Formats: sequence, C-alpha cells, structure tokens
Amino acid sequence: MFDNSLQERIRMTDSPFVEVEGLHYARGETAIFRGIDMVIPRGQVTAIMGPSGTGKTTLLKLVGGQLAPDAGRVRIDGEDVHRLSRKSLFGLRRRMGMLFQSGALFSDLNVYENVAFPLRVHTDLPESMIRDLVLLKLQAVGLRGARELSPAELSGGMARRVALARAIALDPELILYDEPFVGQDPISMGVLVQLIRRLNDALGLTAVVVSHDIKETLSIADYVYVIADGQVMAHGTPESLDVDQDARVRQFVHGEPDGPVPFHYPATDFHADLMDAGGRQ
Ligand SMILES: Nc1ncnc2c1ncn2[C@@H]1O[C@H](COP(=O)(O)OP(=O)(O)OP(=O)(O)O)[C@@H](O)[C@H]1O
Repeated sequence: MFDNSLQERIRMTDSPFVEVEGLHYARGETAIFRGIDMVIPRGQVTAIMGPSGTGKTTLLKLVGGQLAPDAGRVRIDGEDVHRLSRKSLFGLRRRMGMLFQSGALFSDLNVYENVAFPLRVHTDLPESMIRDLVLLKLQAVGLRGARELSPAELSGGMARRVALARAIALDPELILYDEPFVGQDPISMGVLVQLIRRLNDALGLTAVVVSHDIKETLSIADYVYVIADGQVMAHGTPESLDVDQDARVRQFVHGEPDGPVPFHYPATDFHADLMDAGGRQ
C-alpha cells in the first residue's frame, strides 16, 4: 500500500499518469527494489535521483515494460503495464518516448533516417509530412544541419541529441529520459534543459528524468524521488529536498563526498584483496 504522504500526493494530483505500487525486483540473489511506491503526475516533470547502481535505469525499464517486477504493479494511464497483451503493450509504447543510456542509434542509417524511423514504423504519414516532422525535431535539438551525417561521424553528445529527437518523433505523452545531459557541453546542456521543460509546458508531456546532474535536474523538476537501498529514501519538491535535514538526502542533493551513502560497490577488505594475488581477478 502507498504510505500516507503518497496518499496525500495522489489526492493533490487529479490523475497520476504513472503509478508504481509495492514494486519488488531482484537480479539473481541481489534485491534491487524492496517495495517502491511512486506517483508520476500527468503533465509534470518528475526526477528520479539516487546513488550510482541503485536501480534508476532498471526502474525506467520496469515502467516501460522491458522488465517485469517480481511483485507489485506499474500502471500507466490506468493500465497495468505487466498484464497487457503484446499488442496492447506495443500500443502503449507508441505513446511513450524513451531515451536510454544504451539507446544507440542505428549505425547504418543517417541522422535523418534515425529520427524518421519511428514515424515509418508506427505511422502511414506521407513522405512530405515525415520530412517536416523530422526537420522540426532536429531543429529543436540544434542538429538540423547534421541530418546527412552517419552516427559514426557524431560526437557522443550529438548522438544523444539525435536520440532525443528520435524519442520525441511521435510526440509521446510520456517520456522517460535516462541521463539526458551526459556528454553535453554547457551550451547544449542549457538548450536540452530548456527543451525538456518546454516540451512539458507547451505540449503537456509527462516527463521522468533520471540524472546525476543535480543542479540541472532540480531546475526543471516539479517533484523529485530519491531512491537508495531498494526503497524511496525521500520525495518532495526540489525546494523541500534542498532544505531536507536527513543526512543521506543532504549528502546526495548537495553532492557531498562523505556521508552515510557509500561510494564503493560492496567489496571485501581492500588490503586483503591486494595481498591475495594468487592469479585471481
Ligand atoms: N543486465 C543486467 N544483469 C545483471 N545485473 C544488472 C544488469 N543491469 C543492471 N544490473 C545491476 O542492477 C543494479 C542497478 O543497475 P541500474 O543500471 O539500474 O542502476 P542506476 O541507478 O541506473 O545506475 P547509474 O546511476 O550508475 O546509471 C546494479 O547493481 C547493476 O549491477
């Protein structure tokens, strides 16, 4: 069941677009989530933050239906994602844009064709309209002039912007951004931050942003969830998290190196490990 503050949030939000309830998920013996509850309101930007390796990308994949939970539910616009038929899931995905860290571009298609791809797969639009839509999206990410380039000719940051143009090609209702700012120089970073906010304000898009770029993310988020140790550690508006006195929240939101959140992935004693050569890794 949702905790009290989440109940409050549901009341505040007329119609949540995504609801995550009692989500449990393990990879082998490792529990990634031990009961996650979240409400993503329609038309808002919700940020998901937390230490590296805590499961943020995994959570987006559970929301997008690429992974199935061990227990709990994800509902999008009222539909239980993991109980849908393949056909219905495909239909739901058409309404979602996803920008994943590993979301590589198709290497044998140029920039233009990469962005046109979802339009060709999911619609019967005439070529002239496809062209207009592709150029519009490329213009939005500042890469209209790069449309003839192949992915191999792009920098990492440019490739992410093309991937973003592709993710918004179908004007999705929900967009999941996994580290959208990685590899961006300060100018394109600023443009992307504004673009994410503008897509949301102008088109009423519901956005979920996973990012380690705390300042940029907090500047556009309406609401923030901080996850750690398989659970929601804190949630609130950027302003409320900024003044949160919890040591773990402070460490994370203010980027402090020392604090209760460990930097290291769990490991045996370092000294013992160094002494124990024995031909092992
Ligand atoms: N395909 C996989 N097989 C097995 N374990 C995986 C796989 N993908 C991720 N994991 C594990 O699941 C955990 C969560 O990974 P995930 O990528 O969701 O974290 P994250 O919070 O997005 O990390 P980061 O902030 O560093 O991108 C990690 O411990 C990782 O080692």
